[in-house]
Amino acid sequence: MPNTLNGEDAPSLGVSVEPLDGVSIRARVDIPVQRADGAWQPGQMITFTGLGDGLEHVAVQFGPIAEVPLVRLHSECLTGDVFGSARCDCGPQLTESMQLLAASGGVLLYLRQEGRGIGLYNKLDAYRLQDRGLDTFAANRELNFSDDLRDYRSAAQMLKALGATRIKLHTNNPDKAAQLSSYGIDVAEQIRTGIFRNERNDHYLRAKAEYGGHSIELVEGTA
Ligand SMILES: Nc1nc2c(ncn2[C@@H]2O[C@H](COP(=O)(O)OP(=O)(O)OP(=O)(O)O)[C@@H](O)[C@H]2O)c(=O)[nH]1
Ligand SMILES: [Zn+2]
Repeated sequence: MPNTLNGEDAPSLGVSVEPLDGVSIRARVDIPVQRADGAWQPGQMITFTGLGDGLEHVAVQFGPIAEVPLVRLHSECLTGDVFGSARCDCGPQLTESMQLLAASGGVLLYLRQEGRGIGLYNKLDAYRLQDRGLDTFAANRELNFSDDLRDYRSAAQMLKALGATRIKLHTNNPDKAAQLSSYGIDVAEQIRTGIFRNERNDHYLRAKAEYGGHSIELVEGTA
């Protein structure tokens, strides 16, 4: 049976998929990506129809969907991902996972959850509070937000639409694995990301480890 959920003229990279929770693939678009060794790797950017939160989340898929594919859920961070801000570790984490996925196959979900869900302007307000001494979570609370607003239901819907229901998850954040499991994704393995520490993000990484429950070992002198 032809895979009618793919974009009309795009080749299928994965298993045939059925719409799940009313979510289906809207289009697949080729995006060649350069690997660390300089070689070009074909990837596909995938859009979806029917995501529960109505946001424009995208997947980037490298190679066919394996039985237990490697998956990274990356929450949008304009400052770190695009402008290379050293206030967080998002930029190097994104580069690391793209390189890993381009080399070994798998899926990156780029989730439009800027500022852990509070949005860009609010995140920048939180940065101003942090510059006055509050940590990343206390600054959120000062702005009347909870520590982390992110919900990964859409991520689970995207994975199901891609046929990836049993995965290896690239993260240090236990909440991502727990939420995906609660939404019916079997997280067979959790693979830690690198620790990308610099003199500007030390406070941020410490807060993530201490209050955010992230499995980050901050060994002295690794900055
Ligand atoms: N509210 C807020 N959000 C931030 C801040 N710094 C980075 N972020 C956002 O945090 C998100 C990244 O989340 P993190 O908690 O750093 O990491 P994670 O994605 O939960 O965990 P990993 O999978 O291990 O990377 C992105 O959406 C960033 O925009 C901050 O100071 N305040
Ligand atoms: Zn960031």
